[in-house]
Amino acid sequence: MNQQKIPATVITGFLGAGKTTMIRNLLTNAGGKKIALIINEFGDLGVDGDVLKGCGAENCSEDDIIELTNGCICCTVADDFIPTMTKLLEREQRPDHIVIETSGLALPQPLVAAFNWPDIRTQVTVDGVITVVDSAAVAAGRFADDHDAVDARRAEDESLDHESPIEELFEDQLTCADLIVLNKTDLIDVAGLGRVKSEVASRIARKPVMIEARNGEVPASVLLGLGIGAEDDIANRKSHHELEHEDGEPHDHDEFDSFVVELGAIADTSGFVEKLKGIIAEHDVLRLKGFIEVSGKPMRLQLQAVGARIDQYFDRAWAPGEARNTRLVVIGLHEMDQDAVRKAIEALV
Ligand SMILES: Nc1nc2c(ncn2[C@@H]2O[C@H](COP(=O)(O)OP(=O)(O)OP(=O)(O)O)[C@@H](O)[C@H]2O)c(=O)[nH]1
Repeated sequence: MNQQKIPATVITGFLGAGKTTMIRNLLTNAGGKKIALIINEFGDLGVDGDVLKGCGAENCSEDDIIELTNGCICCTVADDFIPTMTKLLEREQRPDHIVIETSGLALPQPLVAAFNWPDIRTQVTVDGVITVVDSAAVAAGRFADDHDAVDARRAEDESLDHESPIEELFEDQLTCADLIVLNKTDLIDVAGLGRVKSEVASRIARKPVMIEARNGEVPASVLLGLGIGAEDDIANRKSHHELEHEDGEPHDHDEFDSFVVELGAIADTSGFVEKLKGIIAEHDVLRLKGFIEVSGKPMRLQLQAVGARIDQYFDRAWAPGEARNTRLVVIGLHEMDQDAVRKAIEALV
């Protein structure tokens, strides 16, 4: 019976780790496997969906890419994820494999637990949870918090019942993994990679396989077909939240915020990007991504910032009739001064 279940792979990892990049690669080397993709993003701008639909893989058409946009997948399991899966399973042509990209802020645990819902459990199994890690960010200490500062914040505000949200989320995503992909190894040296491996291993009790990757290039045969059945193993992968609130108090994402900035066309993109770097550093922006309308260019410029690193490339021509503008989603901790960031970005144009 189990063999007839459709395998589903959950791909998680912190903001900007390289999940979408890895899935893009996967779609191009998955052979004849028909893949359905469920993607979820934090923030009101479907950048990942746009990027993945643009890759034109034959085994995964636009219809097979489903975006869940009503919030973070771990908090909307019942309202969003379950009905989506049910509909997907009712399709006449069922996929051979389902791939789910969680938002960079999602806890994978509630999602894996959802595979035990009666209607889902009989038809689908979690082939494996894959956690993508930004090795360069780990090497730079972005997930290792200043514990004194965290303790000081907790002393000021007793309602802070746990450690820093970033560090905790990073550990929760690792705790749930069956396979850890240490991505972005091009940005660090061998010694740095050694330190990243020990740092990651020190954060988890389970010992999933770790592999290295650049630009998310991992063969489909490594990512798909792990055959774990992770829904039967949720007791061994509990998140900090589950351990602290066994009474079922709902988890939320109050610690993080996102907003969209809309601008007109930009003439000097290199000047814009340089100044954006300054704003990101000054306000500790965690992630910024979107599309830029460059004055006089028929192509759209995709912009991807992860911490201080910014990538940009023309990804496609603006479609006829498509509204051309610059739209960027900004994600940071709740205490980020949204108004100041918005005004600073708007002042660049
Ligand atoms: N140098 C380098 N850049 C990478 C690598 N993998 C991904 N990137 C870049 O990192 C940025 C973020 O990659 P995404 O694939 O969008 O990351 P993500 O995890 O899907 O991001 P969110 O969905 O926002 O959480 C993009 O600019 C990628 O081109 C890598 O191995 N090396």
